[in-house]
Parts: sequence; structure tokens; C-alpha cells
Amino acid sequence: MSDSEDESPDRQLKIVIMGDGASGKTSLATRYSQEQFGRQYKQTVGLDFFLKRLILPGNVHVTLQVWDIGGQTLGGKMLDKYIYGAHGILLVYDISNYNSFENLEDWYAIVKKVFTDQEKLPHVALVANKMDLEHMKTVKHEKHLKFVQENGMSSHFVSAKTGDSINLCFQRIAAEICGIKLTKPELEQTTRVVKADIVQYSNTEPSSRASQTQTRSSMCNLQ
Ligand SMILES: Nc1nc2c(ncn2[C@@H]2O[C@H](COP(=O)(O)OP(=O)(O)OP(=O)(O)O)[C@@H](O)[C@H]2O)c(=O)[nH]1
Repeated sequence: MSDSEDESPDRQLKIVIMGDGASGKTSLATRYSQEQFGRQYKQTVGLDFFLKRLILPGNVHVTLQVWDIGGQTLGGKMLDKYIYGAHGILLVYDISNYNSFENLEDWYAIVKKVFTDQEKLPHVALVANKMDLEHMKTVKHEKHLKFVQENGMSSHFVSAKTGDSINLCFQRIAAEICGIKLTKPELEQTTRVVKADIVQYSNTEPSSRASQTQTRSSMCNLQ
């Protein structure tokens, strides 16, 4: 018997990413599935697909089918069909753009409409993207938490640019859908470790620094 015959088939989960144009949905998907980030904005027309396999605790193999829905589809005829059958929905906003947060009410209204009368509701996650632009933040933390609490969503703060908390976000959502509780060490393990150079200056005069400067590399866990 080959190894592959031993394995149970992957659980397939449909994950839909929604939110205003330029909030960073495609960037989130490409960062997660391909470890890449592009500064250039290229509008998604209709939708794009991404696939990502992951293994959850308990050796649960999962394939995420990530549906990246273009921001211009709000109000369009196809949106209901894109959302239908989703196991998880990411409502994404850009922390530096208040409108993108406010408009999530409209995106969420469509989700609720599609799932009225459905037995199983999808897991809905509120995702604050572009956390690297914290200095340009226009959405208060309390506003984010209120939306989460009022609607029973999970809460995530990420940056597709730096990759901060992206794996953790998808891992938590997949685990939640599969009914798997992640332990603290498992959550910490998923947090991306970013390498940083720490420059150590001696207490000598600036003029003599050039010859004496020593650089040391250390691992730094940015959360
Ligand atoms: N600084 C910063 N820029 C980001 C981040 N994520 C995305 N961007 C930038 O924001 C712009 C829009 O990103 P996209 O991922 O194309 O946005 P989208 O939500 O898919 O847009 P639509 O296709 O119109 O729906 C691009 O220029 C990205 O480089 C982030 O975390 N930080």
C-alpha cells in the first residue's frame, strides 16, 4: 500500500475574501499562498482563486480554496453566487481608510442575506489589514471590537505587506471551522518570525564609531 493510500483525503474549505477595492484582499491571498507581496495595485475584475494546503493539529489535512472577490462586485448580480456555500468569510478593511471599514456593513448584509434560511452559517472574520500603516490609522480599535462583538465574528489584525499575522489569521479561521481548538504554543508557532539586524553602538565618540561599529544579527519576534 502506498503512503498516499494511508492518508485520508483533505478536507476542502471554501474561504471567501470580501471588502472594498484596494483594501488588500489580493495581497492577503498572495502573501498567504505564495509568500509574495506587490506594491503595484492591480484591480481584481470578478474574482480570483488561490489554493493552500495546511495541516491542523491532530494531523487534520485541509485544502483552502480561497476566493478573492473584486471590490467592484458589491451590488453586482454575481456576488450572491460567489458567497454561496462558503465555510469562512473574511471581511477585510484597510485601517488607513475609514470608508473601507464603514462599507463592511453593506458587504456583511449580503452575506446575511445569502445565508438566511441556511442551516449552517459560515465562520465570519473581521480582518484589519495594512497594520504596517498604524501611524495612518483612521479606525479606532473600539470600533473594530464593537463590530466583532455585535456580530459574533473572530478578530484579526494583519499586514499583507510585512506578512505579520497572515498565517495565524488563516490557521485560526480553518481551525475554528473544523472545530479544532488551538493551544497557546500552537498559536505562537504560527506567528511569523521576522529577522532583524540589531546594530550595537559602543559608547565612544561618533568620529571613532566607523572603525569600531560591530553589527550583530539576532532573531526578533515582531508581533
Ligand atoms: N502598506 C500596505 N499596503 C498594502 C497592504 N496590503 C495591500 N497593500 C497595497 O494596497 C493596494 C491594493 O491592494 P490589493 O490587494 O490589490 O487590494 P484588493 O482589495 O484586492 O483590491 P480590488 O482588486 O480592487 O478588490 C496595493 O497597492 C497593495 O500593494 C498592506 O498590508 N500594507
